[in-house]
Formats: sequence, structure tokens, C-alpha cells
Amino acid sequence: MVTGGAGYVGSVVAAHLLEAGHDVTVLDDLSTGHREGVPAGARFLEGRVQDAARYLDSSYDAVLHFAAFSQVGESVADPAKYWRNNVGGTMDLLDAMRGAGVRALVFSSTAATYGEPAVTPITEAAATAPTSPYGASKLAVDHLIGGEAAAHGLAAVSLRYFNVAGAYGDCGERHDPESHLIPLVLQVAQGRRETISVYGDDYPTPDGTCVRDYIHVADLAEAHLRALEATLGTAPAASEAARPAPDGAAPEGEALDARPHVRPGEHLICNLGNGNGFSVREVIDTARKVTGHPIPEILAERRPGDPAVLVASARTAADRLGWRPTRADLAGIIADAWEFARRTARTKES
Ligand SMILES: NC(=O)c1ccc[n+]([C@@H]2O[C@H](COP(=O)([O-])OP(=O)(O)OC[C@H]3O[C@@H](n4cnc5c(N)ncnc54)[C@H](O)[C@@H]3O)[C@@H](O)[C@H]2O)c1
Ligand SMILES: O=c1ccn([C@@H]2O[C@H](COP(=O)(O)OP(=O)(O)O[C@H]3O[C@H](CO)[C@H](O)[C@H](O)[C@H]3O)[C@@H](O)[C@H]2O)c(=O)[nH]1
Repeated sequence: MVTGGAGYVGSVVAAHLLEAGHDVTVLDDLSTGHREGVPAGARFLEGRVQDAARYLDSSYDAVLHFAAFSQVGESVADPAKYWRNNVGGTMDLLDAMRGAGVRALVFSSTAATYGEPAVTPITEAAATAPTSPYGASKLAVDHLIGGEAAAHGLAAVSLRYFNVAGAYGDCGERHDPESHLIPLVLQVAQGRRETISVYGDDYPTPDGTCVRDYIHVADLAEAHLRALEATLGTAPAASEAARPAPDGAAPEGEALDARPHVRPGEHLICNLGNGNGFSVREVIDTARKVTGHPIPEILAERRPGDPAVLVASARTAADRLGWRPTRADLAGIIADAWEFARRTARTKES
């Protein structure tokens, strides 16, 4: 079961799981997702995770849990909405999983659990001091899952994504309202916005704008597949693990580690990023090159709660899941998002 599989990341992961031969059921209430985003081949249940007990039974091997609200600014304005859905919804889901005997879970956590980091790159041992109710709600869920695993023998992985971007086939980013930098920059290139606002250029970074670690959504999907298989105990052995990346591109890097495994009762937490930071201005400049559009920018106030630099150490994901990103190139990430944005606009017009 993929909760939130009508949303951006969940739909890409669902598509990748189907390609790997898994049977996928999407549970989504379409509060921020799109029915047409659910990949062909997945069964679709329109419903809430709060009602998961109605849908889950022992025919499911595992749950990948993406369903959540994820707008940082909105969470500051309406924190209860975030605690209720993200934490309350997950409590109901965990109860339903226990009732149905489903004992494997992969959860969408976030770099927002760390807050302003003391040391870069950020490892999973870093202090967690979220700067928004969104980040706090996700950290609370990580604690919930850790307790559930220890008490009831769940095998669980929390994947802490840094800045997800790019697209995969027909699945891409269509948040409404959109708050993420790359899709907003591309809306300017499409003529849907006049300018992009740069939120502050007086940060302690080389060009004064915030630095982030952008990870391709297809790399993220492969990490979910590996996490799922590790919790199920079906992960490929080292000799088989160098499988092609989602679109058939050859993987980079050295031979992968021994068979990944997450045992019942264990809660593994892994950061997912490339370990490379790009500033807001570098992102905008790269998008200018990719799109051929001047993308005018204006300087705006800092956005409250934005740390200056967020860059991941994904060493744990490499060591425990045998995962390596294969699409770290920023221009490639933006080019895939650009292709998706143009295709979506053409579909709307026709
Ligand atoms: N996009 C990012 O950069 C990013 C970074 C870190 C973590 N995450 C996490 O990844 C997950 C997916 O993010 P996304 O960008 O795809 O968001 P999204 O809004 O596109 O997808 C979330 C999906 O969950 C569904 N949903 C929400 N509450 C639900 C509920 N109670 N019951 C059933 N369905 C519900 C929505 O309809 C939507 O389809 C979220 O948990 C988010 O916190 C995202
Ligand atoms: O119009 C914009 C939008 C964003 N930014 C800047 O661009 C950077 C990236 O902002 P995003 O909104 O794209 O992403 P965030 O870094 O705020 O947050 C994302 O990544 C976080 C971890 O890094 C969490 O996972 C969170 O859930 C997810 O939304 C930030 O410095 C932001 O200030 C702008 O300058 N102008």
C-alpha cells in the first residue's frame, strides 16, 4: 500500500515499484494530490489514512507512507492541521497495520526534522531541532515509528529527503499552491509568472543565498524500493544489486554492499541527498541555461525558518541500503522538471 500515491513523490515511487514487479494499491484522499497522477497499473482507493483499518488486511506485505501535509509556511499559520493529519493520521495507520498484521513500513521523513544544522553535511546523528510545526510533526512520527517498531516488531525505515526535484515519466511536481524553488523558477520560464523572488542574499554562503541539496525524484524512488525490499528481507544480494536506474541509465559507483536487511523491531533512519549544495542563484542560473529564458529575479525578504545551508550525508543509505544517487547533475534534474512542466502545459491546452 502506498499512502499519498496521488501526490508528487508517492506517484513516482508507485510507478517505480510497479516496474520492479510489485503489486501496488494507492490510498489517497486527493486533498493535495491528483487522481490522474496515480500511475496506470496501480489500484486506487480514494480514502484517508485515518480510515486505513477499513482498507488494510493481511494481503498487504508493506506500507509506504507518503500521505501528509507538507507546506512549511502553512504549518506555521495552522499548526493543529499538521499535527492532526501528519501525527494523528500516522497513529491510525500504525494501529491499522498492527491489526492487519502488516509488519513493514517505509516513511517519508524530511531534512526539516534537523532545523538549523550545527555541522554540514548533516548525518542522522545530528541534533533534531525543527524550526516549523511541519518538521516537528515529521520528527514526532519518526519517534512514533521507533516506539512501534520496538514494542511490536515492525521493520521500519524513515527516509529523510533533502530537496526533491525533477520528474519521472508522466509523474512530476504539481503542488497548488507551489512553494518549491525549481517549479516556481520554471513557471517564470513558461510565462506563468513574471519574476522569481530570491528570499534573502545576506546569508553566510558564497553568494549570500541559501544552499540546498537537490535530489532527483527518480533516485529517491530507487531508495524507497531498496528500503522496502530491506524491510521485507527480499533485497537483492550484492551481485544483483547494481540494477539499472529507473529509466535504464547505468548506475555509477563502486560495487554495492551485502544484502540489505532491516530486522523486525528495527527502525532505520537514512538521509537522502547527493551531498552537493547549490545556492538559490545557482539554481536560477542553471534554469536559465536549461530553458533559454532570462528568468528575471527580484530580491525579497528572507523567508522565516529557512536555514542557510542544508546538505546531506547519505552515507547510511549507501552502507545499509546499497543506495547511490545516479542523477546528481543539477542541470539534468532541472531539465527533467522542465520537460514535465512543458508536457503538462501542452496537455492542459489540448
Ligand atoms: N517534496 C519534497 O521536497 C519533500 C521533502 C521531504 C519530505 N517530503 C515528504 O514526502 C511526502 C510526499 O510529499 P509530496 O511533495 O509528494 O507531497 P504531495 O502533497 O504531492 O503528496 C501528498 C499526498 O498525500 C495525500 N494525503 C494527504 N493527507 C492524506 C490523508 N490523511 N489520507 C490520504 N491521503 C492524504 C494528498 O492528497 C497527496 O496526494 C510527504 O510526506 C512530505 O512531507 C517531501
Ligand atoms: O520563490 C522562492 C522559493 C524558494 N526560495 C528559496 O529556495 C530554497 C529552497 O526552497 P524550497 O521551498 O524549494 O525548499 P525548502 O528547502 O524550503 O524545503 C524543502 O526541503 C526541506 C529539506 O531541505 C524539507 O524537506 C521540506 O519539506 C521541503 O519542502 C530556500 O532557500 C528558499 O528560501 C526562493 O528564494 N524563492
